[in-house]
Amino acid sequence: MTADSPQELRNRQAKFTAELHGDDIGSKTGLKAFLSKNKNAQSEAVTKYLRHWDGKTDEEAENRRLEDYNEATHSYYNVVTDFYEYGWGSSFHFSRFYPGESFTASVARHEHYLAYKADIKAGDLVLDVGCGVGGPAREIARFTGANIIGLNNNDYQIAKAKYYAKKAGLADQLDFVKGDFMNMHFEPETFDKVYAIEATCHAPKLEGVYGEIYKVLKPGGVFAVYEWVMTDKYDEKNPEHRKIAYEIELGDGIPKMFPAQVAREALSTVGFEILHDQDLADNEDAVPWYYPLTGEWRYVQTISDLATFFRTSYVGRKFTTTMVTIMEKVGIAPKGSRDVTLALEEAAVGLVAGGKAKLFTPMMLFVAKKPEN
Ligand SMILES: CC(C)=CCC[C@@H](C)[C@H]1CC[C@H]2C3=C(CC[C@]12C)[C@@]1(C)CC[C@H](O)C[C@@H]1CC3
Ligand SMILES: C[S@@+](CC[C@H](N)C(=O)[O-])C[C@H]1O[C@@H](n2cnc3c(N)ncnc32)[C@H](O)[C@@H]1O
Repeated sequence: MTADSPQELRNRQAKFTAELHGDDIGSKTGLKAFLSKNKNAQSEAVTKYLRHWDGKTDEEAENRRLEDYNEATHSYYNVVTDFYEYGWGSSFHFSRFYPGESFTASVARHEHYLAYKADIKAGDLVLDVGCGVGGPAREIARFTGANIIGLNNNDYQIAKAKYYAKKAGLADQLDFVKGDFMNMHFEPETFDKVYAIEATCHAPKLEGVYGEIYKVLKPGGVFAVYEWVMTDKYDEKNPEHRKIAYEIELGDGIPKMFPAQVAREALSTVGFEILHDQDLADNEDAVPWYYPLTGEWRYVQTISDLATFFRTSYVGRKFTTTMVTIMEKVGIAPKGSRDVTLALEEAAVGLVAGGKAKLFTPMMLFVAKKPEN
């Protein structure tokens, strides 16, 4: 079989999205969206996502996952987006929690902080790399007054992001486009600022995506990223550590989790000057970033968070898996849906274990500048 050209891949993925999700994408979320999928296409998407995660972590298995990063990630987000929206909201990232702070306030503050560190100002043209369904882009557009283009390789999420931006009255400030961040189609030196939130970890090679970001930034422009990395405590040869990293890879559709040092070196290799380098999870926060996935009620900060906390907690996840299993058995939910909830369960377990042991962080903050000359 010959490989697709980039254009063939785009066309094929767009066609598959229409087949899987139907045409009225924006207005349906959560259960409604989940139950309206084309069942055959959904089962194909689950197979495409999970085919490379066969429990193996040898070089050959890892290479297969790295080579197929685009299709595997595209398929991953085709099948998890409804679950993410149902359980988490429309910003697909973690955040720090202040005592007494609600879940939504904490998520928004995490986004504001990145915008502040990137020095995003009104009128700037900004690129959001791996923009999800546009939760952060909407918040940052409101917070700063900047114009933002969201880049994403998942057609389903792009359609949703466009729908939500219009609904929020932000269509003039926001645009969302299809593309692979490993091979961007923007003119060089287009953007004043670039940011990425928990997205570039899907890259098979960090130099690849950082190099593309460097190319499309104007000289003097700033790139700020919350990177998912394994910390310096992580030892790839330790089977318990590798198990945690593998759970994160499998459950989060990541071809390979890289150490923080690899990210740091990749930024420098492509030409960036690193202005800020800090693991925001490495602190004594009273409420840890992974708390919604722990099921520990003592961490819940406001009454308004109870519903979210139930859905994200161990009990809530078991409830979802049981419901989905029943729906799949009686034929209401597409085949493979249960496997998706089981993979997400692995993600939750791996993320909490990695977070508690400080082997993993979802908020390695790098702020990097493209030199003027
Ligand atoms: C994949 C990357 C790079 C980032 C996503 C971070 C988080 C938003 C997700 C990581 C694991 C996800 C899970 C859920 C929501 C989104 C995450 C926290 C659920 C709580 C959604 C509802 C399901 O029933 C259980 C999921 C567990 C994992
Ligand atoms: C965890 S989500 C984060 C989304 C968003 N930054 C947020 O915080 O809500 C990761 C995003 O990266 C996108 N992505 C993954 N691989 C990509 C690629 N090769 N090119 C463009 N986008 C990609 C996914 O489709 C998804 O939207």
